[in-house]
Amino acid sequence: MKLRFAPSPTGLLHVGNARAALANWLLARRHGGSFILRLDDTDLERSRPEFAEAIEEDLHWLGLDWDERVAQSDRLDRYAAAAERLKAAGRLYPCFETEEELAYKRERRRREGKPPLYDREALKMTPEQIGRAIANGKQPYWRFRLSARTVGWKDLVLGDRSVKLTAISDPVLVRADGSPLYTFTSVVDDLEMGVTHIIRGEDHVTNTGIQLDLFEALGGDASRLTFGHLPLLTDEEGGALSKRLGSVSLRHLRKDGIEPAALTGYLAALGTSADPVPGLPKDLAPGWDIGRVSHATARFDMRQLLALNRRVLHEAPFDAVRDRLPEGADEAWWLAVRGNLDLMREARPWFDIVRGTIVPPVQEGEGAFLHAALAALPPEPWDAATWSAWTGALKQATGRKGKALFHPLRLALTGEEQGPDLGTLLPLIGRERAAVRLRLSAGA
Ligand SMILES: Nc1ncnc2c1ncn2[C@@H]1O[C@H](COP(=O)(O)OP(=O)(O)OP(=O)(O)O)[C@@H](O)[C@H]1O
Repeated sequence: MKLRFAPSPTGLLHVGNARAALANWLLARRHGGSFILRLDDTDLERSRPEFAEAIEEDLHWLGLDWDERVAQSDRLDRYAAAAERLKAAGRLYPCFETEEELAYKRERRRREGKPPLYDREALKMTPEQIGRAIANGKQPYWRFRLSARTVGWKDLVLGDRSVKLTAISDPVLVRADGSPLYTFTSVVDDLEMGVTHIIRGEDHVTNTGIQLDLFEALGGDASRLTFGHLPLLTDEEGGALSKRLGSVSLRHLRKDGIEPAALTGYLAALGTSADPVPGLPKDLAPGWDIGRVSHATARFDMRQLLALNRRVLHEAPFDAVRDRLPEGADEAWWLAVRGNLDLMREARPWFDIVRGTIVPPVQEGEGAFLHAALAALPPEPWDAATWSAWTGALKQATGRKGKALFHPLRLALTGEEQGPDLGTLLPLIGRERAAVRLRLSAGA
């Protein structure tokens, strides 16, 4: 079993691309197959090495690895050789019509009530006419002559699917400058590399019909291929995603503090009836079943992703996050604050609250209470019981309870309205800091 993810390095990966990459990887790893990263970089104008680099980095961040990395720009000789084979078999034919001529023909067909298909006029050219056109300085581009049939396959996601090839224009496989197009390069690679399963977005369904025909024209056994087309993921407003438009990119999510296990857990459950649970790809692979992905378009839901992100942080052991914590952070601090974080970047302020210096707000009207609290602060050493002992004594002494008792203390000690359990936090803050803050917040 061999799978591949084949992005074009024309922008930053978005969540839709990530879903396709993850699905291929999960299927490969679940069945002990191999996974190829193939950079579809034959569009020289739009492909950029820095995007290729960013794609690899983002995939690694997601927790995906690959057994082989291929750049199509390194394989141009293979495509040229395959094109020659198709020409010899009469399946690739030269065309000379300009864009304007084609547009004019399409328009005429439309007016005649016919579908705007390419009329295969170029197929009628004699070798002499072709020779003359070339001698006159025209460079041909090359179309693939599709078979007159309907091709079908059993799609892992969409079920029985078919494409009527007679309803499609013969696709251009090679441009006039000799550069091969995606439809073509993709098939040559899948054939030569022995790819067995192709999991990609639903935007490729028509391509699949064409490519099955092409696969066979190149001598491949199309029955060896299994396809799965994932419904396209849209943005929160239901709009299409595109690398070129910079839609919800992995880079941005990462910068905003989304954890990879939240994103992969979210994407793996998307479109299935399963509740999403956080998980890195390696942990998700054993239970992932592409047959459970529904046919319906899926919408990216940031709130659901954030909820998973919280779960990842709340459950993260110290060792898993220690390199990303502020210098000097220890396990006791992490265990005290992790349950309060939505995003990792919120950890820093809690480090300053526990280990650094903060200036809490002055609480008008609470001066006497905070002074009483200061006076009642027990001597160190402090432990998990200190908070309840201290607030119990304060309750007795002042008659306060509930919010009136706890809120001014929290605000004085942390400068925040809400936060982690103070029973855990207080011994970490320590008596010296606590005393300074109570005094400052009392306004004296
Ligand atoms: N919105 C989407 N939802 C799910 N899969 C998608 C989506 N968009 C693209 N893909 C899949 O991602 C893979 C990489 O495709 P590709 O590099 O063409 O991405 P793209 O976002 O469509 O690119 P571009 O915007 O540059 O045309 C393909 O398998 C494609 O089907």
